[in-house]
Amino acid sequence: MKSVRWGILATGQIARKFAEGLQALPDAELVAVGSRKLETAKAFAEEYNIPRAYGSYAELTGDPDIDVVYIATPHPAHAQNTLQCIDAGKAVLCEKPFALNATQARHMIQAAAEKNIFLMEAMWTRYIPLMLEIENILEQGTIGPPKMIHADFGYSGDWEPDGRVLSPHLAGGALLDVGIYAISLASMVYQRDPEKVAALAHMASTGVDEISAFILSYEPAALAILSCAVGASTPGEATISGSKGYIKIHSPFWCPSKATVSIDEGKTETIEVPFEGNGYNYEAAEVHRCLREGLTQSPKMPLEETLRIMGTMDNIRKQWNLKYPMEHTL
Ligand SMILES: NC(=O)C1=CN([C@@H]2O[C@H](COP(=O)(O)OP(=O)(O)OC[C@H]3O[C@@H](n4cnc5c(N)ncnc54)[C@H](OP(=O)(O)O)[C@@H]3O)[C@@H](O)[C@H]2O)C=CC1
Ligand SMILES: O=C1CO[C@H](CO)[C@@H](O)[C@@H]1O
Repeated sequence: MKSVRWGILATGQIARKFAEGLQALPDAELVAVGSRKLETAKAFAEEYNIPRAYGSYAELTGDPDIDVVYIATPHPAHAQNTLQCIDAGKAVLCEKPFALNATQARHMIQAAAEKNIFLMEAMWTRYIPLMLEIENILEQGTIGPPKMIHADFGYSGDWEPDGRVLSPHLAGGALLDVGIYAISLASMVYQRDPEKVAALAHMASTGVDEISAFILSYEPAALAILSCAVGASTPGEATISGSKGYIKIHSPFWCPSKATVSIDEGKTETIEVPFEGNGYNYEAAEVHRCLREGLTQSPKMPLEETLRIMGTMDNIRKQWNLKYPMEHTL
Protein backbone atom coordinates (compact mmCIF):
# COMPACT_ATOMS: atom_id res chain seq x y z
CA MET A 1 0.00 0.00 0.00
CA LYS A 2 1.30 3.47 -0.89
CA SER A 3 2.19 5.51 2.20
CA VAL A 4 0.45 8.75 3.09
CA ARG A 5 3.12 11.44 3.41
CA TRP A 6 2.65 13.74 6.40
CA GLY A 7 4.05 17.12 7.35
CA ILE A 8 3.69 18.46 10.90
CA LEU A 9 3.22 22.21 11.30
CA ALA A 10 4.53 23.38 14.74
CA THR A 11 6.55 21.53 17.34
CA GLY A 12 4.66 21.88 20.65
CA GLN A 13 3.16 19.39 23.05
CA ILE A 14 0.47 17.93 20.80
CA ALA A 15 2.74 17.84 17.75
CA ARG A 16 4.95 15.43 19.68
CA LYS A 17 2.02 13.19 20.59
CA PHE A 18 0.82 13.18 17.02
CA ALA A 19 4.28 12.27 15.72
CA GLU A 20 4.28 9.34 18.18
CA GLY A 21 0.78 8.38 17.08
CA LEU A 22 1.86 8.17 13.44
CA GLN A 23 4.46 5.60 14.45
CA ALA A 24 1.60 3.14 15.05
CA LEU A 25 0.54 3.39 11.39
CA PRO A 26 2.66 1.33 9.00
CA ASP A 27 1.27 3.26 6.02
CA ALA A 28 2.17 6.71 7.42
CA GLU A 29 5.36 8.41 6.35
CA LEU A 30 6.35 11.46 8.38
CA VAL A 31 8.26 13.39 5.75
CA ALA A 32 8.79 16.85 7.25
CA VAL A 33 8.27 19.19 10.16
CA GLY A 34 7.99 22.97 10.06
CA SER A 35 8.62 25.38 12.89
CA ARG A 36 8.99 29.13 13.24
CA LYS A 37 12.64 28.41 14.04
CA LEU A 38 14.96 26.10 12.14
CA GLU A 39 16.74 24.85 15.28
CA THR A 40 13.42 23.78 16.83
CA ALA A 41 12.40 22.01 13.64
CA LYS A 42 15.78 20.26 13.47
CA ALA A 43 15.59 19.08 17.09
CA PHE A 44 12.05 17.75 16.56
CA ALA A 45 13.10 16.05 13.29
CA GLU A 46 16.01 14.37 15.01
CA GLU A 47 13.85 13.12 17.87
CA TYR A 48 11.22 11.58 15.58
CA ASN A 49 13.53 10.56 12.77
CA ILE A 50 11.95 12.94 10.24
CA PRO A 51 14.01 13.47 7.07
CA ARG A 52 13.22 17.17 6.45
CA ALA A 53 13.12 20.12 8.87
CA TYR A 54 11.98 23.60 7.83
CA GLY A 55 12.46 26.88 9.64
CA SER A 56 9.14 28.31 8.44
CA TYR A 57 5.60 27.07 7.92
CA ALA A 58 5.68 28.35 4.32
CA GLU A 59 8.61 26.09 3.45
CA LEU A 60 6.76 23.12 4.93
CA THR A 61 3.57 23.77 2.98
CA GLY A 62 5.66 24.29 -0.16
CA ASP A 63 7.22 20.82 0.03
CA PRO A 64 5.92 18.93 -3.03
CA ASP A 65 6.38 15.54 -1.32
CA ILE A 66 3.78 16.12 1.40
CA ASP A 67 0.19 14.86 0.97
CA VAL A 68 -1.31 16.15 4.21
CA VAL A 69 -0.34 18.65 6.89
CA TYR A 70 -1.24 18.28 10.57
CA ILE A 71 -1.70 21.72 12.14
CA ALA A 72 -0.66 21.91 15.79
CA THR A 73 -0.44 25.64 16.49
CA PRO A 74 -2.36 27.63 19.12
CA HIS A 75 -6.01 28.43 18.42
CA PRO A 76 -5.69 31.85 16.73
CA ALA A 77 -3.32 30.45 14.08
CA HIS A 78 -5.53 27.54 12.90
CA ALA A 79 -7.46 29.48 10.25
CA GLN A 80 -4.42 31.14 8.73
CA ASN A 81 -2.32 27.95 8.77
CA THR A 82 -5.15 25.96 7.20
CA LEU A 83 -5.64 28.53 4.44
CA GLN A 84 -1.90 28.52 3.78
CA CYS A 85 -1.94 24.73 3.36
CA ILE A 86 -5.03 24.78 1.14
CA ASP A 87 -3.41 27.46 -0.98
CA ALA A 88 -0.41 25.17 -1.43
CA GLY A 89 -2.72 22.30 -2.40
CA LYS A 90 -2.19 20.26 0.77
CA ALA A 91 -4.82 18.23 2.57
CA VAL A 92 -5.26 19.37 6.19
CA LEU A 93 -5.91 17.82 9.58
CA CYS A 94 -6.38 20.82 11.88
CA GLU A 95 -6.27 20.62 15.70
CA LYS A 96 -9.29 21.50 17.77
CA PRO A 97 -10.82 24.02 18.04
CA PHE A 98 -10.95 24.09 14.25
CA ALA A 99 -10.98 27.91 14.32
CA LEU A 100 -11.71 30.79 16.67
CA ASN A 101 -15.31 31.12 15.54
CA ALA A 102 -17.83 29.99 12.95
CA THR A 103 -16.97 32.81 10.55
CA GLN A 104 -13.38 31.64 10.29
CA ALA A 105 -14.47 28.01 10.07
CA ARG A 106 -16.86 28.79 7.20
CA HIS A 107 -14.09 30.55 5.33
CA MET A 108 -11.71 27.57 5.75
CA ILE A 109 -14.37 25.09 4.64
CA GLN A 110 -15.21 27.20 1.61
CA ALA A 111 -11.55 27.52 0.61
CA ALA A 112 -11.08 23.73 0.81
CA ALA A 113 -14.27 23.11 -1.17
CA GLU A 114 -13.22 25.53 -3.91
CA LYS A 115 -9.95 23.65 -4.39
CA ASN A 116 -11.45 20.22 -3.78
CA ILE A 117 -9.03 19.62 -0.92
CA PHE A 118 -9.47 17.30 2.06
CA LEU A 119 -10.02 19.08 5.37
CA MET A 120 -10.82 17.62 8.81
CA GLU A 121 -10.94 18.76 12.43
CA ALA A 122 -8.58 16.73 14.62
CA MET A 123 -11.29 15.84 17.15
CA TRP A 124 -9.47 12.59 17.97
CA THR A 125 -12.16 11.35 20.39
CA ARG A 126 -14.54 10.72 17.54
CA TYR A 127 -12.24 8.12 15.98
CA ILE A 128 -11.36 6.17 19.15
CA PRO A 129 -12.68 2.57 18.80
CA LEU A 130 -14.82 2.66 21.97
CA MET A 131 -16.61 5.75 20.65
CA LEU A 132 -17.50 3.84 17.49
CA GLU A 133 -18.89 1.07 19.70
CA ILE A 134 -20.96 3.61 21.63
CA GLU A 135 -22.40 4.90 18.38
CA ASN A 136 -23.41 1.30 17.53
CA ILE A 137 -25.08 0.84 20.92
CA LEU A 138 -27.03 4.07 20.43
CA GLU A 139 -28.09 3.03 16.93
CA GLN A 140 -29.31 -0.33 18.21
CA GLY A 141 -31.61 1.53 20.62
CA THR A 142 -30.30 -0.34 23.68
CA ILE A 143 -30.89 2.64 26.00
CA GLY A 144 -33.80 4.05 23.99
CA PRO A 145 -33.63 7.48 22.38
CA PRO A 146 -30.94 9.54 24.16
CA LYS A 147 -32.41 12.42 26.14
CA MET A 148 -29.83 13.58 28.62
CA ILE A 149 -26.05 13.89 28.51
CA HIS A 150 -23.78 14.80 31.40
CA ALA A 151 -20.11 15.44 30.66
CA ASP A 152 -17.28 17.34 32.28
CA PHE A 153 -13.69 18.06 31.31
CA GLY A 154 -11.74 20.10 33.81
CA TYR A 155 -8.04 20.19 34.57
CA SER A 156 -5.93 22.53 36.59
CA GLY A 157 -2.39 23.77 36.87
CA ASP A 158 -0.26 26.73 37.67
CA TRP A 159 -0.73 28.43 34.30
CA GLU A 160 1.27 31.44 33.16
CA PRO A 161 -1.09 34.29 32.28
CA ASP A 162 0.53 34.63 28.87
CA GLY A 163 0.53 30.89 28.06
CA ARG A 164 -1.87 29.12 25.73
CA VAL A 165 -4.26 28.02 28.52
CA LEU A 166 -5.02 31.46 29.95
CA SER A 167 -3.95 34.10 27.47
CA PRO A 168 -6.74 35.83 25.53
CA HIS A 169 -4.13 36.53 22.84
CA LEU A 170 -3.86 32.77 22.30
CA ALA A 171 -7.66 32.33 22.61
CA GLY A 172 -7.26 30.53 25.92
CA GLY A 173 -9.97 29.48 28.34
CA ALA A 174 -11.71 26.23 29.13
CA LEU A 175 -14.44 26.31 26.48
CA LEU A 176 -12.28 26.24 23.35
CA ASP A 177 -9.65 24.04 24.95
CA VAL A 178 -11.66 21.30 26.62
CA GLY A 179 -15.36 22.26 26.72
CA ILE A 180 -15.32 21.48 23.02
CA TYR A 181 -14.97 17.75 23.79
CA ALA A 182 -18.22 17.75 25.72
CA ILE A 183 -20.00 19.73 22.98
CA SER A 184 -18.65 17.37 20.34
CA LEU A 185 -19.97 14.40 22.32
CA ALA A 186 -23.42 16.00 22.49
CA SER A 187 -23.24 16.68 18.76
CA MET A 188 -22.26 13.06 18.06
CA VAL A 189 -25.17 11.73 20.13
CA TYR A 190 -27.92 14.14 19.08
CA GLN A 191 -26.73 14.85 15.52
CA ARG A 192 -28.44 18.22 15.50
CA ASP A 193 -28.03 21.79 16.65
CA PRO A 194 -29.20 22.84 20.10
CA GLU A 195 -32.24 25.13 19.93
CA LYS A 196 -31.29 26.94 23.12
CA VAL A 197 -28.09 27.42 25.09
CA ALA A 198 -27.75 28.67 28.66
CA ALA A 199 -24.18 29.30 29.79
CA LEU A 200 -22.38 30.65 32.84
CA ALA A 201 -18.70 31.18 33.52
CA HIS A 202 -16.23 32.55 35.99
CA MET A 203 -13.39 34.31 34.26
CA ALA A 204 -9.71 34.07 35.13
CA SER A 205 -7.88 37.33 35.80
CA THR A 206 -6.83 37.30 32.13
CA GLY A 207 -10.49 37.54 31.07
CA VAL A 208 -10.97 34.05 29.60
CA ASP A 209 -13.23 31.40 31.15
CA GLU A 210 -11.55 29.50 33.96
CA ILE A 211 -14.58 27.43 34.92
CA SER A 212 -17.73 27.27 32.87
CA ALA A 213 -20.94 25.34 32.46
CA PHE A 214 -23.59 25.19 29.79
CA ILE A 215 -26.89 23.50 29.19
CA LEU A 216 -27.78 22.78 25.59
CA SER A 217 -31.44 22.17 24.86
CA TYR A 218 -32.49 20.19 21.77
CA GLU A 219 -35.84 19.58 20.07
CA PRO A 220 -37.48 17.13 20.37
CA ALA A 221 -36.86 17.03 24.10
CA ALA A 222 -33.22 16.40 24.94
CA LEU A 223 -30.61 18.14 27.07
CA ALA A 224 -26.83 18.18 27.46
CA ILE A 225 -25.47 19.41 30.79
CA LEU A 226 -21.82 20.14 30.27
CA SER A 227 -18.98 21.75 32.19
CA CYS A 228 -15.31 22.48 31.73
CA ALA A 229 -12.42 24.09 33.53
CA VAL A 230 -8.77 24.99 33.32
CA GLY A 231 -8.74 25.82 37.04
CA ALA A 232 -10.35 22.71 38.53
CA SER A 233 -9.78 18.99 38.10
CA THR A 234 -13.02 17.18 37.43
CA PRO A 235 -13.78 13.44 37.12
CA GLY A 236 -13.88 13.53 33.30
CA GLU A 237 -16.79 11.17 32.86
CA ALA A 238 -19.73 11.29 30.50
CA THR A 239 -23.18 9.72 30.78
CA ILE A 240 -25.67 9.33 27.98
CA SER A 241 -29.16 8.58 29.29
CA GLY A 242 -32.16 7.33 27.37
CA SER A 243 -35.66 6.15 28.18
CA LYS A 244 -34.48 2.56 28.86
CA GLY A 245 -31.11 3.08 30.57
CA TYR A 246 -27.77 4.81 30.32
CA ILE A 247 -24.21 4.50 29.08
CA LYS A 248 -21.45 5.70 31.34
CA ILE A 249 -18.21 6.50 29.52
CA HIS A 250 -15.48 6.09 32.06
CA SER A 251 -12.84 8.76 32.51
CA PRO A 252 -11.28 10.12 30.44
CA PHE A 253 -14.36 10.29 28.19
CA TRP A 254 -12.33 12.11 25.49
CA CYS A 255 -10.04 9.09 24.95
CA PRO A 256 -12.03 6.27 26.48
CA SER A 257 -11.45 2.56 26.59
CA LYS A 258 -14.22 1.56 29.00
CA ALA A 259 -17.97 2.11 29.23
CA THR A 260 -20.77 0.65 31.31
CA VAL A 261 -24.22 0.13 29.86
CA SER A 262 -27.00 -0.06 32.48
CA ILE A 263 -30.48 -1.07 31.41
CA ASP A 264 -33.54 -0.41 33.56
CA GLU A 265 -34.26 -4.13 34.13
CA GLY A 266 -31.12 -4.21 36.28
CA LYS A 267 -28.78 -5.45 33.55
CA THR A 268 -25.30 -3.95 33.55
CA GLU A 269 -22.58 -4.65 31.03
CA THR A 270 -19.06 -3.26 30.99
CA ILE A 271 -17.44 -2.84 27.61
CA GLU A 272 -13.71 -2.51 27.24
CA VAL A 273 -12.11 -1.61 23.93
CA PRO A 274 -8.45 -0.84 24.60
CA PHE A 275 -6.84 1.28 21.96
CA GLU A 276 -3.59 0.67 20.19
CA GLY A 277 -0.97 3.38 19.89
CA ASN A 278 -1.55 6.59 21.84
CA GLY A 279 -5.01 7.26 20.41
CA TYR A 280 -3.98 9.96 17.93
CA ASN A 281 -3.29 7.23 15.35
CA TYR A 282 -7.03 6.70 14.85
CA GLU A 283 -7.75 10.20 13.54
CA ALA A 284 -4.69 9.86 11.29
CA ALA A 285 -5.96 6.49 10.05
CA GLU A 286 -9.27 8.15 9.17
CA VAL A 287 -7.36 10.74 7.12
CA HIS A 288 -5.59 7.90 5.27
CA ARG A 289 -8.89 6.18 4.53
CA CYS A 290 -10.51 9.38 3.27
CA LEU A 291 -7.55 10.32 1.07
CA ARG A 292 -7.44 6.85 -0.45
CA GLU A 293 -11.16 6.99 -1.16
CA GLY A 294 -10.79 10.43 -2.73
CA LEU A 295 -13.03 12.10 -0.10
CA THR A 296 -12.70 15.78 0.73
CA GLN A 297 -14.07 15.38 4.27
CA SER A 298 -14.63 12.63 6.80
CA PRO A 299 -18.13 11.15 6.74
CA LYS A 300 -17.66 10.36 10.45
CA MET A 301 -17.49 14.03 11.32
CA PRO A 302 -18.46 16.17 8.35
CA LEU A 303 -17.31 19.78 8.19
CA GLU A 304 -20.91 20.91 8.54
CA GLU A 305 -20.81 19.41 12.04
CA THR A 306 -17.51 21.11 12.86
CA LEU A 307 -19.15 24.36 11.78
CA ARG A 308 -22.18 23.69 13.99
CA ILE A 309 -19.93 23.11 16.98
CA MET A 310 -18.10 26.37 16.32
CA GLY A 311 -21.52 28.08 16.13
CA THR A 312 -22.52 26.66 19.52
CA MET A 313 -19.29 27.92 21.07
CA ASP A 314 -19.86 31.36 19.51
CA ASN A 315 -23.30 31.37 21.09
CA ILE A 316 -21.89 30.43 24.50
CA ARG A 317 -19.17 33.10 24.34
CA LYS A 318 -21.68 35.71 23.26
CA GLN A 319 -23.56 35.08 26.51
CA TRP A 320 -20.36 35.84 28.42
CA ASN A 321 -19.35 38.75 26.22
CA LEU A 322 -16.09 36.94 25.65
CA LYS A 323 -14.28 38.05 22.52
CA TYR A 324 -10.61 37.41 21.88
CA PRO A 325 -8.58 40.51 21.02
CA MET A 326 -7.87 39.33 17.46
CA GLU A 327 -11.53 38.68 16.63
CA HIS A 328 -13.24 41.16 14.41
CA THR A 329 -16.26 39.02 13.68
CA LEU A 330 -18.60 37.34 16.14
N1 LIG B 1 -5.99 16.66 20.77
C1 LIG B 1 -5.41 16.81 21.94
O1 LIG B 1 -5.41 15.93 22.79
C2 LIG B 1 -4.73 18.08 22.24
C3 LIG B 1 -4.93 19.16 21.43
N2 LIG B 1 -4.29 20.33 21.67
C4 LIG B 1 -4.51 21.43 20.73
O2 LIG B 1 -3.31 21.55 19.97
C5 LIG B 1 -3.02 22.91 19.71
C6 LIG B 1 -1.64 23.25 20.24
O3 LIG B 1 -1.58 22.97 21.61
P1 LIG B 1 -0.19 22.58 22.33
O4 LIG B 1 0.59 21.68 21.49
O5 LIG B 1 -0.52 22.16 23.70
O6 LIG B 1 0.49 23.99 22.38
P2 LIG B 1 2.04 24.33 22.56
O7 LIG B 1 2.11 25.70 23.07
O8 LIG B 1 2.74 23.24 23.28
O9 LIG B 1 2.58 24.30 21.06
C7 LIG B 1 2.10 25.15 20.07
C8 LIG B 1 3.15 25.29 18.99
O10 LIG B 1 2.63 26.18 18.00
C9 LIG B 1 3.66 26.97 17.46
N3 LIG B 1 3.25 28.38 17.55
C10 LIG B 1 2.92 29.17 16.50
N4 LIG B 1 2.57 30.39 16.90
C11 LIG B 1 2.70 30.41 18.23
C12 LIG B 1 2.49 31.40 19.21
N5 LIG B 1 2.08 32.64 18.91
N6 LIG B 1 2.72 31.09 20.50
C13 LIG B 1 3.12 29.85 20.85
N7 LIG B 1 3.34 28.86 19.95
C14 LIG B 1 3.12 29.13 18.65
C15 LIG B 1 4.93 26.64 18.21
O11 LIG B 1 5.66 25.75 17.40
P3 LIG B 1 6.96 26.27 16.60
O12 LIG B 1 7.75 27.04 17.60
O13 LIG B 1 7.58 25.02 16.17
O14 LIG B 1 6.49 27.10 15.45
C16 LIG B 1 4.46 25.91 19.46
O15 LIG B 1 5.36 24.95 19.89
C17 LIG B 1 -4.17 23.69 20.32
O16 LIG B 1 -5.13 23.87 19.32
C18 LIG B 1 -4.72 22.77 21.39
O17 LIG B 1 -6.07 23.00 21.68
C19 LIG B 1 -3.40 20.46 22.69
C20 LIG B 1 -3.15 19.41 23.53
C21 LIG B 1 -3.82 18.14 23.40
O1 LIG C 1 -7.19 18.88 23.87
C1 LIG C 1 -6.62 18.81 24.94
C2 LIG C 1 -6.71 17.58 25.75
O2 LIG C 1 -6.57 17.80 27.11
C3 LIG C 1 -5.62 18.70 27.58
C4 LIG C 1 -5.72 18.80 29.07
O3 LIG C 1 -5.57 17.57 29.69
C5 LIG C 1 -5.80 20.05 26.90
O4 LIG C 1 -4.82 20.97 27.30
C6 LIG C 1 -5.75 19.88 25.43
O5 LIG C 1 -5.95 21.07 24.72
